[in-house]
Amino acid sequence: MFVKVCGLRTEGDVATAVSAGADAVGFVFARSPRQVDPDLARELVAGVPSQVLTVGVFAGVEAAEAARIALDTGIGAVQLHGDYPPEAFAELAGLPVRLVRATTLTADTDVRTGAYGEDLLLLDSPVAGSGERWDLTVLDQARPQGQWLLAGGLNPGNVAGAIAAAQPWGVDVSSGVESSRGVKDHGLIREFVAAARGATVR
Ligand SMILES: O=C(O)c1ccccc1NCC(=O)[C@H](O)[C@H](O)COP(=O)(O)O
Repeated sequence: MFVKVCGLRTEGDVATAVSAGADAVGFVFARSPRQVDPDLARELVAGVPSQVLTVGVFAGVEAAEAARIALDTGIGAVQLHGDYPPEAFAELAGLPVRLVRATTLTADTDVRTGAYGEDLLLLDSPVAGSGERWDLTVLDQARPQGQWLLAGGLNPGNVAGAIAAAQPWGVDVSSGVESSRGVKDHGLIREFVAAARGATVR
């Protein structure tokens, strides 16, 4: 089970997620209480071991701007969040970054990872980073294929059940490991990673 902990803003957040065993850590460049600027992101990314994927989260900016920031900060993956068309991903193809397509699951969603040229697909609640859950039974109609992450309202107490229900390749969390909006709780980060790792996968 691949585990991404998102919305990190301090060296302590990063050190905790890494030592807990997270596979990926996310830095939000989109407007948010979790927003980091490129200078802070560059410092935080420098403290992440190479085996842990660093992900920059972008929404509402041109793909080229996201690419510029990723290359400037040394981030390993660009997560385009929202209604980015295939052309936005095509623009980033060939750059030394992995691509994450983050979207809400609707009847029109192409649920094949790689359909837009991305490396990972992330299925999220309608309001990204809100901590709200979404109806996982929708997955009965549209079975995602490939490496995809489940996100949206996960926390240490519900992640094992969500994994059992949705059978994702990985999970992503932000609000569920916070003591208040934008402030990570290090104990909850450790609990989340352990719970996700211990979950039953078919
Ligand atoms: O986290 C944010 O504030 C955010 C803002 C704008 C676009 C994306 C954002 N987060 C993206 C993520 O990958 C979150 O981890 C994901 O939405 C899950 O969030 P949560 O439901 O809070 O666990």
